[in-house]
Amino acid sequence: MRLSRYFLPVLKENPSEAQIVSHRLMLRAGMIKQSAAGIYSWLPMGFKVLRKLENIVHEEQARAGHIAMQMPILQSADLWRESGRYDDYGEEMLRMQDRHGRDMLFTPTAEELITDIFRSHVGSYKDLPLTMYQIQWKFRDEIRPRFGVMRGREFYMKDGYNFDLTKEDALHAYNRHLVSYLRTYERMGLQAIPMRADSGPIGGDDTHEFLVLADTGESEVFYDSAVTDLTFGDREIDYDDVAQCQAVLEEFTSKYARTDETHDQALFDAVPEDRRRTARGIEVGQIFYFGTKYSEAMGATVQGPDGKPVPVHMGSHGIGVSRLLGAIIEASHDDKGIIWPEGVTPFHCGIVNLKQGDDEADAACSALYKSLTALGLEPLYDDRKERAGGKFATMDLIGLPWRITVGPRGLKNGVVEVTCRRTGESEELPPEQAIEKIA
Ligand SMILES: Nc1ncnc2c1ncn2[C@@H]1O[C@H](COS(=O)(=O)NC(=O)[C@@H](N)CS)[C@@H](O)[C@H]1O
Repeated sequence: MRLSRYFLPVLKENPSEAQIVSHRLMLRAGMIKQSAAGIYSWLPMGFKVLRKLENIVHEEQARAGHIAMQMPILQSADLWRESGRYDDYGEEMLRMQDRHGRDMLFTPTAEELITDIFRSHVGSYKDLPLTMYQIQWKFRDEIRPRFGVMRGREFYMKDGYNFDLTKEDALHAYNRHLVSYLRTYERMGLQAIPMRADSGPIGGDDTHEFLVLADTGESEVFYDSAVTDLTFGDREIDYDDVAQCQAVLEEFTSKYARTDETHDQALFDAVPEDRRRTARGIEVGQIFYFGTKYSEAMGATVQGPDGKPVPVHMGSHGIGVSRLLGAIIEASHDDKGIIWPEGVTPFHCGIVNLKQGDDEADAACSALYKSLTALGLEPLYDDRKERAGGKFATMDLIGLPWRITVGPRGLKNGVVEVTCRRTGESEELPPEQAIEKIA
């Protein structure tokens, strides 16, 4: 992409309304623009990152054997009356009436709707196990939306729902989600620690939240520092193997790690003192097992092996896709701006032309742009007639992992300058080697 033809409204100043660094940087880097409290327009570069995150979520859900689909953002109140949550859900639910006076709502989550779809079409235990998920906009009328996309009112969530014949099968689905979440977050350059949590309005008695440790996190957490040594990495796993997935659950949740809602000081005291930590965390996902709470309320049964109707065992599992942009920036930035992990960066490399209009420099930049594009390494070419300092500051702010600087002097020596955003180290290399270095 050429910057002269893009839409990247970077801000020079720190917006006063931003209290945390990710909110400040997303506004300054021209990624989002608030349209109302807790509601944002996703400008081109923010939208590009959002789609990269969404693609990673889709890939890891597919790997786990979960099926993508999509439900509407507006729902009828009828299903929520059936489950009894229409009144329980309280002020966070945005309610409205259509022109015929029918009660509607802007979906905050979708257990009822997916259960209705299931009960309309699935009648036999032979059709189980079944996990379907969507990535869809949600609305929760937060009383105090804040911290940009971190706590919005309209936000993008992956919500998945499993349907199983027995509790054991549903707990295996729970473990499949835990594994897929560990992989998902690591691919985004994040360490998200599974912690025992409270089930809140979703319900159920088994639930873990996934938290990214960050001083600006809203959750207070207590954990054994040994959990921060755990990584899933690129180990192979058979998602259908119950024992393998159970082993991952035990490996990642046997050490003490809890949010303040479920914290148990007596258990925490059993952790060796030098390993006890309290911190703050950003909740980037949550998985739930809630048994037959919705299937009994809504008559979602299947014919069991003995021919008798059985209410299915369910769970729901969410990832805060839009919140993740904030969490990644909180975990990866410096005083000059964002530092995108390579797996989620909007563009792989910036090209800075020190003398736009100089034939040799322009030609070298265009050749670099072509070669990088041919390799699938999306470059953002700053071809504006701007001072070098301004171009460097923009590249540092928007946080691309690599920058290639092209100028007449370097070209006389047959070299360009390659700079790594994370380390700040620069090296002069011939253009071909520069491309090899960043590929
Ligand atoms: N106001 C919000 N703004 C941004 N992200 C949010 C907000 N509320 C929740 N999330 C994200 O959405 C994830 C899932 O939300 S949840 O309430 O925990 N779970 C559910 O709604 C389940 N129905 C999952 S299918 C959270 O872990 C969090 O990362």
